[in-house]
Amino acid sequence: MSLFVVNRYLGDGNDEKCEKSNDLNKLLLKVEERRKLKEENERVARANGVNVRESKKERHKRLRKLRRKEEKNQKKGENDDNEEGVSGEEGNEGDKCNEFEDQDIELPESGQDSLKKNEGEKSESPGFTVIGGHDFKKKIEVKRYLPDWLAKPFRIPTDLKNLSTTVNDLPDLDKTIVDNLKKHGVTHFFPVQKEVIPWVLHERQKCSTGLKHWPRDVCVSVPTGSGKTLAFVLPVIQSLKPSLIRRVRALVVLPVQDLAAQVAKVFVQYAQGTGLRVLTVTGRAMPLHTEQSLLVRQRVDGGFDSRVDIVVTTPGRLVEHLTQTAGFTLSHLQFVVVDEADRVIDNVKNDWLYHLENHLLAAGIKRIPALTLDTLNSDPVRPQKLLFSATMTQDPEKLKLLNLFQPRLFTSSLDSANETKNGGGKDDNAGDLVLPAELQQKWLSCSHEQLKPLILYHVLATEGWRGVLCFTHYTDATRRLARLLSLICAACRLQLTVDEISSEVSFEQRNRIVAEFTRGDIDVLVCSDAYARGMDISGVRYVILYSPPKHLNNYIHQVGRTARAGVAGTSLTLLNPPQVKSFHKLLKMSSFTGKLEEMKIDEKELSYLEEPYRDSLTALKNEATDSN
Ligand SMILES: Nc1ncnc2c1ncn2[C@@H]1O[C@H](COP(=O)(O)OP(=O)(O)OP(=O)(O)O)[C@@H](O)[C@H]1O
Repeated sequence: MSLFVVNRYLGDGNDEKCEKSNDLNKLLLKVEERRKLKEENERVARANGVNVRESKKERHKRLRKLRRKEEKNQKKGENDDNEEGVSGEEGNEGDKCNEFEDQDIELPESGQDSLKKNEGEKSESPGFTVIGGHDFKKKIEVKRYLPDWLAKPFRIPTDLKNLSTTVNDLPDLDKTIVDNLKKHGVTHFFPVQKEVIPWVLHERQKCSTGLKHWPRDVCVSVPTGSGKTLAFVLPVIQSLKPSLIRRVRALVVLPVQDLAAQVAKVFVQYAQGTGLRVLTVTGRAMPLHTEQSLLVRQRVDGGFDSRVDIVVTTPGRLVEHLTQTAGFTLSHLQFVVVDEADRVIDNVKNDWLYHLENHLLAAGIKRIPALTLDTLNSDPVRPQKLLFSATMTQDPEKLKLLNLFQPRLFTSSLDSANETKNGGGKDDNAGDLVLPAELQQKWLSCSHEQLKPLILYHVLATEGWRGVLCFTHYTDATRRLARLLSLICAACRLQLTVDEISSEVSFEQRNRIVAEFTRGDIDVLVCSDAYARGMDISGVRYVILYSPPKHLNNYIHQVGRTARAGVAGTSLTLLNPPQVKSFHKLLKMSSFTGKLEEMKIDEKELSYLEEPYRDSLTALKNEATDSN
């Protein structure tokens, strides 16, 4: 705390005296008085062993010491003596208060009391008044406050079973789209679709009226498997449909190629009959020059025409096209959709946001200028940004990167302003992350890491689990575990088909494996973390996390591969004893309605697997040696 000593007006009584003397003389006198007082105070301070030039740190140290001494004395109950002592000190400190005028020196409470007293008594040093409080109470921690749009979101229910809105109930929805929905077996809208689709359509309608209107951006954070994809696919298709000229009007960005392919497929399904063309440019299926020829066509006059309306891409490939594809322009963009937005924002590898913003800037679309009538009239309508994720970031700094315009948050989080539970930044998500209501979560403690393959086999064999997705952290571990499990099954004569899916498996193979799994031809699919996000594989009834999740977000996306679209699912996390506590701590940061159940296995029961396990390990070793 700082002590401020200021020269203050003395009042009318003094004025009378002052009137008699010359103003300048009076001032000089005062300055001289002040100097003398200061010298005297410094002398007294030195005599008391106080270093007037002490550093802040030293000062704090000294004050702490004094305070502790004071407290000690009080505890001892030397009331009378102490009072004298303290008042004695007060006297000293009171003196010190003057001694340190013009210096930023702090005083202990006792000294401050004295100061306050002095102040009340109109101060012993005339013409100087001490202002400002001086207490040593612990300061109240300043809470982080969220911007209004994050703190006051629109709540989306998580119940996917009791649906009341049929596909015919949204009056703004085009008949072609409604027909497509029915064709794909969608009869009712999920809550997120029911709220977001009309909201986005309404914003677009405002743009199409004669009045200038910039559509507000949208952030959606609802659980995995709750139908986010249709919540952006349908309004985008509906809004783009009436255009006669083909231009890239929607850009959809996803973090990985497989997800982009999955989302593009949904766009194609629901754009049927609308005349809209969708193109996936991820570099997975075609080389760059083929993608370029599918994106733009050069006219005879040298200009370029777009061949597509909707581009689905990954950040890296987008930058390649922005920088290398002649005639590829986003100047007519109406939508920028970012699915798995928190992950895409983190993807700084290609600085895609920077390139996109620069491209838009070159097309005259400024990064949110000040909203005035002038800018509204002169600036082109900005593309509306739609951000989706089950684990949407709440970090305003990160969201700022996206230059959102008056965003609206739709979330299932119970309390987005409740940061204390999330540790105020441990995870930068909006409030409590929500897991699907139909998810049953289990965990199992294995005494040794080496026992995990046996426990995995034992669970599959005894519980009869099929339709299992088993996550490992690394591609190597994926391959090894899939092979080891197959060998143990063979050695134990258990009819169980195991396969693996990772980035090392080719795209065509991945498609084949997923199709076989969906058909039920593969019982257990061992995957790397890369498949945790967004992948919608039907038939996943169980998710096993072979290793505990590193972050809550990872956990949410991994277990979220089951219990989708209102269908029940179970997750099981294998842990070592030291990991149990941290796992529970991690889960406390999310809010799931179901209970967490411990699955118990008597490890002595696993003795029947000793021999098959040993044989399988030997076979695995031999296979590895042969392949080398
Ligand atoms: N209204 C609906 N009625 C029936 N099924 C639906 C409906 N909407 C979506 N689905 C189905 O629900 C499943 C999950 O949808 P989707 O992939 O969009 O979820 P998501 O919220 O994007 O999940 P994630 O966060 O994991 O990406 C899909 O198989 C989809 O076809």
